[in-house]
Amino acid sequence: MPVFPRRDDKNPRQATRPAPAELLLPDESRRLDQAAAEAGVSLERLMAAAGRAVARAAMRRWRPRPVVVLAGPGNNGGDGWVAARLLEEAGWPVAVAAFGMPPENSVAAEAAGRWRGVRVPFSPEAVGRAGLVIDALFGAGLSRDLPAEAEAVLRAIRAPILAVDVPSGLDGATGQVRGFAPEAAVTVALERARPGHVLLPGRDLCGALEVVELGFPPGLIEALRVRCWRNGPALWRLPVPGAAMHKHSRGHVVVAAGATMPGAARLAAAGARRAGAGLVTVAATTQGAAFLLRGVAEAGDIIADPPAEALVGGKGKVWVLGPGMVPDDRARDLLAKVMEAGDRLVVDAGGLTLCAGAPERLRGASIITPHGGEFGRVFGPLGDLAQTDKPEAARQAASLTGAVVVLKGSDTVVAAPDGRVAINSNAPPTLATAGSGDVLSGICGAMLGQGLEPFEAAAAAVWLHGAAAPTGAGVVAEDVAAGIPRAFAQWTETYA
Ligand SMILES: NC(=O)C1=CN([C@@H]2O[C@H](COP(=O)(O)OP(=O)(O)OC[C@H]3O[C@@H](n4cnc5c(N)ncnc54)[C@H](OP(=O)(O)O)[C@@H]3O)[C@@H](O)[C@H]2O)[C@@H](O)CC1
Ligand SMILES: [K+]
Repeated sequence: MPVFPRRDDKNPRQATRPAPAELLLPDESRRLDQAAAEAGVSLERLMAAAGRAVARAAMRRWRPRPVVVLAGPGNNGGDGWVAARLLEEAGWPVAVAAFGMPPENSVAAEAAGRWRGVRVPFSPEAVGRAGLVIDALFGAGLSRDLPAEAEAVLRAIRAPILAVDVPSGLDGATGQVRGFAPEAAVTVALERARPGHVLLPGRDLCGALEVVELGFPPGLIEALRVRCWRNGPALWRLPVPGAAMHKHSRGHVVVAAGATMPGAARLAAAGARRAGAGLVTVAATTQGAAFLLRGVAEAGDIIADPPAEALVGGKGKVWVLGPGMVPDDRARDLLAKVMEAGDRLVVDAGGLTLCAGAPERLRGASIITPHGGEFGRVFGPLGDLAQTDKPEAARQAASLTGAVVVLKGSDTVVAAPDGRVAINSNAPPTLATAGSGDVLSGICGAMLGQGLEPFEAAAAAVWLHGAAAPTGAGVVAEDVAAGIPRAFAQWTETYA
């Protein structure tokens, strides 16, 4: 059995272990407001807290300067009216440009009613001379594209932007832009971040993200039973070798590979070994492949000549099927046999090609690791959905196949068949290099082999992969594999 670091509440270093970073969907946010109201915490109080947090963020980051607050017709605008008043009370020159007024008797209307300062027409000229613009037009739950008039004003801004909740136009659920959204210097997220703050292109538009607590009563967030998180060490624990362990207790990863791209198999094997697999076998699926695989193997890899089928079954076995694998009949048979035997299985690259347009063939896999193109080829229409709502597409694919889906990209989404989703954000751009995905599938195999359940294995692997990648020029996939021990060390030092 793997040994996990023991949680010791008396150990002060444990204090650095973060709480799971829930990402709230607009609907959950609405339920939260309702629950708060039922618990006696009024929207007025929450809005006051939100406006105060925005004003404080401005004062912390900038010296007093002419501020224009763009206030929309809803509660996002309400936060803006509150922030305007507090900044003015602090001596800042503030003007408000309102895009429509909140409905009469609403909490936002009350906030607007307390504004006694300068008002300017909502126009591109209004923002021309601002030293800071507070964007309080629309929040994360925007229901349709940004109106053209709002777009024209946002496009005219030359000053830094402090966005309330989200840069207006950004869809908080998906990270997509509805028509247009400006690029903020700072975004103040309320109580919890949203998926759209972490998914691309949203993440790139938010600037520095500040998540501020508004004072919701304890227990309300937990009661929402949120199913989406920012990927990080709060969601899983990495296996670390204990003194009593030997190689056979750390999983046996078999990478099935063909002759055309032996380097891919080698990288998957390196990822698996560096991530702690006790034993790695690279099994050739075609005649002659073993010869080539030997040529690229590292000293610790075991090379098996065909038939790879002979390795199917057995305790602790995990297959990585795909990197460097030729998607021929033989590979198809192997996939079916592995499934039948009930071995744990990571499917990538050539393995996914075998399932193009036939996602049902993946039923029985533990983890699949498609990039956007492979995802579209396997899941057809879900590929289009992935363009606009990556978490939802991955979630549906997971439910269809019963496998954990790792939908790769700079904002890799990990989705489980039970609806859990982790959105990753630690991947440096250097990971966009040939072979980097092969290393990831190997790490996934190693995590499964060491006893993590598939969702945790996949999320931990994706994080480790990101943490292992060096930054700067000249990085190749081999460097990512070589960086895995350093990523483990970073995790152990900070979170174990
Ligand atoms: N829970 C929290 O964390 C707290 C959240 N708080 C704040 O509440 C904000 C969410 O408030 P919200 O629901 O009122 O949404 P928001 O975006 O301000 O306005 C919606 C209005 O805009 C309108 N509208 C929409 N699209 C449009 C378009 N294209 N063109 C024109 N109009 C459009 C829409 O019209 P409708 O679609 O109904 O016709 C509706 O009238 C959130 O961002 C945060 O800042 C805090 O105050 C307290 C605690
Ligand atoms: K906004």
